[in-house]
Amino acid sequence: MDADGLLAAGLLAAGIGLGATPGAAAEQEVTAQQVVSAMEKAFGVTPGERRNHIKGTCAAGRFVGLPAATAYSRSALFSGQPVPVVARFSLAGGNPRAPDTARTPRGMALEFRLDGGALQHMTMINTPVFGAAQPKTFLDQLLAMQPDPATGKPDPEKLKAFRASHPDSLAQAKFLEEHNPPASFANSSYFGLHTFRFVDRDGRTTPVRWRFVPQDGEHPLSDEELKTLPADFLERRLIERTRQGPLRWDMVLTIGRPEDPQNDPSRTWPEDRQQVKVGTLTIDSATPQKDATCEKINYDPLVMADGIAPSDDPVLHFRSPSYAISFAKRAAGQ
Ligand code: HEM
Repeated sequence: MDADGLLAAGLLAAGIGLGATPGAAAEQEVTAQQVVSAMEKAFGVTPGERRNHIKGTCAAGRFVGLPAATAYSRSALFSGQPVPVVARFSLAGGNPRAPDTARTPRGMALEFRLDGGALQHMTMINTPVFGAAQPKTFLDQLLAMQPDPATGKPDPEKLKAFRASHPDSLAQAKFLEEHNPPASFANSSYFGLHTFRFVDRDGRTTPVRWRFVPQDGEHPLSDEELKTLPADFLERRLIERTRQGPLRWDMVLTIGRPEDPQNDPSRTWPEDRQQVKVGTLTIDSATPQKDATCEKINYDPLVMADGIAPSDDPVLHFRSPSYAISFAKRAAGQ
């Protein structure tokens, strides 16, 4: 791909979120309203639908935790009993006609329904790093993506300037450029990206990051498939796969050390950190989102049950009001 292509791919990654480079720019106030408005200008508005990750498929299943998790968290998620899960798989961005071959992130959002009515959310994407350390970078990316009135397309010069001035956007853009998108939602890992705090029975906390690793294995689209596949195939493939039998992902924790960045999802942790398998997600069925249970869920990542707490990551905290605005608009049919 040429330089402009790389930039465009990176821009599309803005379907997901971002912040600003550390330093003076990071101090600038950014509101969730500004970011949702910028999404609407970049992608258009489809009344009643999500402003981001608009294309999606509902799914249902269960999660069973392993005893290894209880050393870190007292969450009922890890009781060892099956916990019902309402899932949604998605394509980043707010354009309902975006092709499933796009070099953008794929999402997996999980709502765990714990005994007694408590909820735990995990709203993840399939890149191991996020495209922003601060909300300002996310906003600036969306602004750089606005279609130029003269051409109806984003201005490559603006995109270039965005990349040059926001180094925290580069690692995710590089990942999306170097890895073809998955052949199926079933053939991808999904990453929580932010640092969370696991809280044990004695109130001790451990910084962790989590990811879900597919038992079906990771399989990217070939270069040939990228050119020839139709715009819509992810939903059909997921539904067909669940009809053949249950689909599973292992939930794997990375245990952080005090020196690891805990408030910056644009930076990975060193590869030698301890990894612990803490449970298995099983998906039994999938269905188009229209009128299905996941359609009306706001997968706000700050919905957490006792035993799991947020870090101070500014991007994580910025997500909550942004999702609320998008949710309120679509719930009102706007
Ligand atoms: C500044 C950062 C971010 C902003 C402003 C943002 C904004 C949004 C908005 C407005 C929605 C639509 C919500 C709705 O209508 O229900 C959304 C959906 C989504 N976002 Fe983010 N996001 C950010 C970061 C992230 C990150 C870091 C991840 C992954 C770790 C992520 C994953 C997702 C997923 C998977 C969905 C679809 C959820 C569903 O299926 O309903 N986002 N985002």
